[in-house]
Amino acid sequence: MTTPVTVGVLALQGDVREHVAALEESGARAVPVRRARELAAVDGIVVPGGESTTMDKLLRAFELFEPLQEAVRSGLPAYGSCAGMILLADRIAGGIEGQRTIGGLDITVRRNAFGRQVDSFETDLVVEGVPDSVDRPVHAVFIRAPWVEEVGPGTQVLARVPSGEAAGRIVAVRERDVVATSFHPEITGDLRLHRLFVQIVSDRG
Ligand SMILES: NC(=O)CC[C@H](N)C(=O)O
Repeated sequence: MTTPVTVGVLALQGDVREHVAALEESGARAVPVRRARELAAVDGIVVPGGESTTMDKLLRAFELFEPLQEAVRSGLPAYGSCAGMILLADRIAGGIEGQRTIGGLDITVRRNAFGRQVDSFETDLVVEGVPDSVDRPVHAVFIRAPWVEEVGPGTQVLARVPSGEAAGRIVAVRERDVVATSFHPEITGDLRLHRLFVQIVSDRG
């Protein structure tokens, strides 16, 4: 048997436990990351959903901002959901004054793009890289979610909202080994996106 990869979940704020559980079920060893030395020991990192402005502040307070930025720049595979997508974006629209991002994806992300909390919604998506998602779509839950307003030439669009007011909006992207989704697969029990990320991490090994 091959040794499972170790995937860290940034554990400063947000839905950490759900990601840890989904990663473990996807065959990885999942560990919470709060310190630079813990970050140094993982093969990939998940940045969970939560509140990107709070996570930005906590990253600085825990002296993790630069180490995480450096790690992702150096090629550490990363997956961000919702607030995590915001943190992995190179550019942000609708952020608060002084809000910074780790970056890693050549995209502009718009915070709270779909509207307010009450406007949170669910839809079924075809996601590139999830091979059977045409027949068995990914059920996507959006909670005060961002969307991707602009992608660079090297960024692959994995999913768009299929219909309704936000039809065509980009909600999942990949660039090299960095993946981000506007929605929260960690809370639906559908492991396919976590499996995709664990595969990306394993392939690098
Ligand atoms: N569910 C979420 O992660 C919401 C993200 C939040 N609106 C933010 O800007 O960080």
